[in-house]
Amino acid sequence: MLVAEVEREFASLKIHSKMSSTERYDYISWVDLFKKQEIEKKRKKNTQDFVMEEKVESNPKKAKLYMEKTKQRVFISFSMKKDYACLERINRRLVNILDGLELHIGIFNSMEQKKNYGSIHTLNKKKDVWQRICDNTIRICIINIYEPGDCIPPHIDNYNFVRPFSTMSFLSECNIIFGHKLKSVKPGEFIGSALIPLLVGYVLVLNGNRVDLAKHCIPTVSCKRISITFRKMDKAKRPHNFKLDSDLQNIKSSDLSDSSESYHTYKRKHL
Ligand SMILES: O=C(O)CCC(=O)C(=O)O
Ligand SMILES: [Fe+2]
Repeated sequence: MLVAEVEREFASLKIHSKMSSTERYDYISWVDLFKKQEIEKKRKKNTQDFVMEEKVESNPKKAKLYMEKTKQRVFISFSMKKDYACLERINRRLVNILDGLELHIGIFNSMEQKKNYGSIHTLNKKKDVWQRICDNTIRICIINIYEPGDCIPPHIDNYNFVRPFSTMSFLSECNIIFGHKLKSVKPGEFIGSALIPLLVGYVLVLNGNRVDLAKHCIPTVSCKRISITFRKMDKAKRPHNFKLDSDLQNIKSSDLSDSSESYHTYKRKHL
């Protein structure tokens, strides 16, 4: 039944391809989908499907498991894309510079996208989902606040950060451009081999060796945008006498994700 539901979602997604990308995102959020499923279930009150689901859900433990499995299936079925390919010749070899890249969508529902960006506590509530994505890589959290006109020039993230790392997009959409060689055409405008739109609520996971071969950049944004990047620092590369930030000492450990050791925020402007 669930597979059919997902297929139906896909089908309607095609019909809705004229929607703006943000609307399309809202449409496929799994959180919204669950709400829809609940309504649907109530509507089908007398059907066999409903009776079967009721039986499962009347046992709280099984209900939780069922919900988890549902989430996982919905999540895997249409909330992740990872077969990116963009070939570039590097040192005479053809290399897929996007190998290992994953794009996760539908983690935040429309309300959460609008209201809750930037709160580590909110993200904690999503622990079950985003820990799967970030694979416990959350040690350092960087919040980039882009004002209109801001950009991030081509770079490879510092090698002291363990791969994979991930970045979440909030407030407005933008593009991320990848390429072994990225050309700057004018301030804030770049040409590369691959462009991926980052819509609100998307989580991009950068992984694999290729992330170290290809640079990435965010061209000038036209609207305010916030991205949150989660990374883990290689223990061996921590600065000598590394200590946890003093402002973190007073935060109850239950307020932080269990994998958070250091949490640091800064505002990058006018690069
Ligand atoms: O804003 C983003 O989505 C990416 C930011 C980025 O590449 C970085 O902080 O290194
Ligand atoms: Fe980066």
